[in-house]
Amino acid sequence: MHIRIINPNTTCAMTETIGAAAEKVAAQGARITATQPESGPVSIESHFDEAISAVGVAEEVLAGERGDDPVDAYVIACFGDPGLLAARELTRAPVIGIAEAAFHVATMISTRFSIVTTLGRTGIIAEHLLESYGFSHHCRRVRAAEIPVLDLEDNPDIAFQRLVEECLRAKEEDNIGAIVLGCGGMADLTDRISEAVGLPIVEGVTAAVKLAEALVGLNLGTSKHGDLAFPRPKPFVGRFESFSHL
Ligand SMILES: O=C(O)C[C@H]1NC(=O)NC1=O
Repeated sequence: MHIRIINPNTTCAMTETIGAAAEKVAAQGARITATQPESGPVSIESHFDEAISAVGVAEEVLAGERGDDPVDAYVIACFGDPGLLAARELTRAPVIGIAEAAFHVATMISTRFSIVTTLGRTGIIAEHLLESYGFSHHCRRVRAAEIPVLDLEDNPDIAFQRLVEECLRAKEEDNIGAIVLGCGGMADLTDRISEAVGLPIVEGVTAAVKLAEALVGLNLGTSKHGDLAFPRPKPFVGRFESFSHL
């Protein structure tokens, strides 16, 4: 089984972190390819960043579809799940966003969870996803450690400390059974945070890898009946000309 994990931002170090975390939990025989767009934001911390990164996600799925190494499942490894539905239109394989994966897993081990993400300003993105996926009433609160995304790579000790402090506040105040980590860049912190906080920690990259394995094992992929059918072929002009007649 070949799983293509797409880091929608363009920071190689974070792609490596994500890929290593995925490798650690992947089943025997599952092969992980961790990739990122050639162009786009170095980190995704706003609606604008999300919108721009969605084009790169689509390009990385198309690269997987057109390559000579067949892809059995895709993971979008950004907590905003940028371009998830558009990506699903481009393939028959399962495409799993790490936020959606984390929400599903968290509700299987707890009745209520909180999210701890990076910057407070991106909390609304998680709230929109909770509503869109139908998990709003399961999530007590969307919290932020107030760390820039790239601090996870550039200042890991300070970032870890701030994350643990916010997770401890969530445990103390939110009446929850689990915490969802709100960033693909936190993929390597799960065990350390769980040990420090004393709660089950659900992290989206690893959750998405295991859900991808489950869907492939069930021989289930993205439905091509209805809105996730392949896009109608048409010309694209200008910088998106390569998308013509998909
Ligand atoms: O929205 C966030 O804070 C996290 C999100 N940004 C990013 O570059 N990768 C992510 O998972």
